[in-house]
Amino acid sequence: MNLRELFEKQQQLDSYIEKKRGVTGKEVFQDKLLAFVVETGELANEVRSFKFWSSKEASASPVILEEYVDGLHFLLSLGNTLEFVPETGTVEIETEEAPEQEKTEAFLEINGYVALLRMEPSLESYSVLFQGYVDLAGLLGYTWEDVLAAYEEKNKENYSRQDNNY
Ligand SMILES: O=c1ccn([C@H]2C[C@H](O)[C@@H](COP(=O)(O)OP(=O)(O)OP(=O)(O)O)O2)c(=O)[nH]1
Repeated sequence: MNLRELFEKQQQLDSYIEKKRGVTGKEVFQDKLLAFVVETGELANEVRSFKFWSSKEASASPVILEEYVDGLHFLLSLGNTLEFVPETGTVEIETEEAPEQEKTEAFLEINGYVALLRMEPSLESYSVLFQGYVDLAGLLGYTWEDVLAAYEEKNKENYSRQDNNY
């Protein structure tokens, strides 16, 4: 699946949810921005890179990846509302698990990009945030193929959750 197909797959899910919930993408832009912040926080909580006070290890890899793709759903969704069209169809990331401190810095950087996007919802701000989040996958030790596989699985589950009146 290339990037355009990924944005398209998200659009299909969002349209399904919007129809069912009687909302438009523009109306829920702020909600999705906060949802992305919350998911990124949940992700950081599973990664535990900032928990200098604790000896408890990071959560299992599939748990972390599921949190990552929850955030990705909202991020793609925000991009579609802004009518973002990726320049290239491919994603290239360097997959090498980073030291804890670097992971923490990446989370903080993403937080900063979110604040910029909120102040100025431009395609440029979005593009910087999107790239930051893509790079985070590599720092966490995932390949883009890992991300796509987990995304597809959660995307399917999101349809059944809506159908089950979740
Ligand atoms: O317009 C939307 C709304 C939601 N989602 C997806 C994103 C994410 O994959 C999931 C919501 O996250 P999660 O499964 O963590 O939902 P929750 O309501 O926070 O779950 P829980 O109450 O179980 O923590 O729904 C979309 O793709 N588009």
